[in-house]
Amino acid sequence: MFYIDAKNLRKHFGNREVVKGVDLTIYQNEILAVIGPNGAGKSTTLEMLVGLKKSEGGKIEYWNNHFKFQLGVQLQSVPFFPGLTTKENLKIFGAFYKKNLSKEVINDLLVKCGLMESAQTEASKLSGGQQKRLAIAVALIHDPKLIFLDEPTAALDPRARHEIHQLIQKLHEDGKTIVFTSHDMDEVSKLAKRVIMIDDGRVIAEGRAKILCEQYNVSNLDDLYFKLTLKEEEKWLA
Ligand SMILES: Nc1ncnc2c1ncn2[C@@H]1O[C@H](COP(=O)(O)OP(=O)(O)OP(=O)(O)O)[C@@H](O)[C@H]1O
Repeated sequence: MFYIDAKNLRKHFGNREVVKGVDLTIYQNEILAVIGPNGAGKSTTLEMLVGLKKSEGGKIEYWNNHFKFQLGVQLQSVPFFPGLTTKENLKIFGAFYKKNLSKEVINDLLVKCGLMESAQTEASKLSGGQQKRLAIAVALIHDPKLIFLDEPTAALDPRARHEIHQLIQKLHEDGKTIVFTSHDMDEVSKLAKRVIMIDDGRVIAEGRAKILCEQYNVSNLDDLYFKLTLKEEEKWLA
């Protein structure tokens, strides 16, 4: 059973095509990692899947018509309300979903995302890692079924990263489906049940990490990444 089934996604910025016919299916209850080099088109693809950008072609099918209320999205940059505290930001984002979040629900989110100590800190004064955690907390406010996390652990210290890994695993155990991007292949191996590798706007590999590694005769995802992704100069010749 799928949540999202996308065929032939395409996107140009100016005269540059950055997504070049991507097919991508997200199945219920999986943890899917979307990996690939900087600028490969991963975020643009995810933004098309969640409806923040429009694909110039192809088709996206969702599992139901109310899918937007069941999606949680953490983007790489999140516009918080800078004058408001962490807690107040959660409250106001909750109001966008027409939810008056109780003290208990807010505390639960703060604990889950490791934000208890910075609950009263103004969002503009949070560290980069704390802002990332707040972005994840905001994505979870309405208890979504399908959660998109765009580089959820980038710029986090090892303990914070470990906590986000645990959070992702816990969300998965609670029946959530998670799609995340990452440049950390150890993290991907640890968390993802399935991997989609995008390079230069195209899907170049897809499947379970272990099976992909066997197929390409490499011992780990790092080696697979180096084997399959193009170097900058090769892109210009492609
Ligand atoms: N709004 C925009 N206007 C112009 N170009 C854009 C815009 N958004 C993205 N791009 C370009 O599209 C390409 C793909 O960007 P995208 O953010 O999807 O890559 P990515 O795979 O997520 O990269 P990273 O791993 O660095 O986050 C990049 O070359 C980027 O510069």
